[in-house]
Amino acid sequence: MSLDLHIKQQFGDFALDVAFTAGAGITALFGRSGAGKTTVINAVAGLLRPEGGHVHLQGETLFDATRGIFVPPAKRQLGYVFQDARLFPHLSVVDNLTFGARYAPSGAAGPDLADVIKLLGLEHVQNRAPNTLSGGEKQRVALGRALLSRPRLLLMDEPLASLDGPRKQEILPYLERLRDGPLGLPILYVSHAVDEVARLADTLVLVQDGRVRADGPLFEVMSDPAAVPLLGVREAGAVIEADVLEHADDGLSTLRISAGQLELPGVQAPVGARVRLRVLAQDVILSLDRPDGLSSVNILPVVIEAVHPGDGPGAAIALRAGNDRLLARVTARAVAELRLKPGLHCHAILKATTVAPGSIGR
Ligand SMILES: Nc1ncnc2c1ncn2[C@@H]1O[C@H](COP(=O)(O)OP(=O)(O)OP(=O)(O)O)[C@@H](O)[C@H]1O
Repeated sequence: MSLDLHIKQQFGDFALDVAFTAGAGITALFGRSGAGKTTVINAVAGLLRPEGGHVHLQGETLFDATRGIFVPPAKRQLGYVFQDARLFPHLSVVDNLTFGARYAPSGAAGPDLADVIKLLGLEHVQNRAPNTLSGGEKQRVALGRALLSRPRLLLMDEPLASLDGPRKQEILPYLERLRDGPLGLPILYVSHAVDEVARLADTLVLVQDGRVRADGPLFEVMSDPAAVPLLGVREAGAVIEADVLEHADDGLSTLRISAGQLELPGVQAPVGARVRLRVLAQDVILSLDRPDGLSSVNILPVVIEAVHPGDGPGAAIALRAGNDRLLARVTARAVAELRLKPGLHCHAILKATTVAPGSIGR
């Protein structure tokens, strides 16, 4: 594991006690406002010296409360991208980017200026001043500046939170490219947006009231019924991978998942692409028999793995669909009437509109 941390900090009534490990890829730290995410990322960056715990990166101790070790931020070799781009207003895009390179340790491997400009699609803005850039372009420059400092770990604190929907959609593919590209840079990504996390993260750490409530591979955590209250009942839902097979003239695309095929509208990815789909739990309907005469064409054979009653009238049902896991939210009354229990074979009906285009990524 490249990052191993335990952060303890008391702020008045708020007690933070967070521990987790993060490997390659994007580790998302998700939680509602005030959960303690920024405090954790600031402790990793060295912007905060916590009262207790440790931060180990690639075997090096950056912080250890008991041993009195605290490596200052500038010596940690980390990249940091904030919610606002914080570019130098008097420098051009290229000069902002090369500023990052000043902090690159000699001999450290990583992308050069041309690589970063290409990776982030900054060719057409490289000689412009920051105040002429869109919010999305500014964030791409901030990301490029951080990459050119050749960090061992990239810290991103709500990097898309100040952007509107279209700007967000514009920048997400660059983050995916960074995740899937050859750099292999571990990224600690703070967010309170489930759609962003579902699309980007490899590993998910759910934080609530200063504690880790669930963590693990994204596909597992997102399909865990116990995570429903942490993600919010309207936002909870499994993330699965699918291959794009065909785009038909009527606008529907056929995708293959391990349990069968789905027909979905608005799939932008080309035929042959592997994409992530987010299937909201509240949009999955369960039927004991395979239904006929339904307007939905997306019906999958599933097996119930767990029934998780909620505090209210709803229950979360963990389902096995081929090699994937899905999550359904039904009423507690339906659980009783249909006698839903682990091991029961039934059918999951996914409305064709279940998977919004913005939820499809790769
Ligand atoms: N320097 C500080 N002094 C006192 N309290 C603080 C300090 N920094 C953070 N806190 C408190 O600690 C708690 C966690 O804050 P933190 O910023 O880490 O949460 P967050 O999950 O990042 O929230 P947000 O998404 O709103 O940024 C909050 O109650 C906050 O008021």
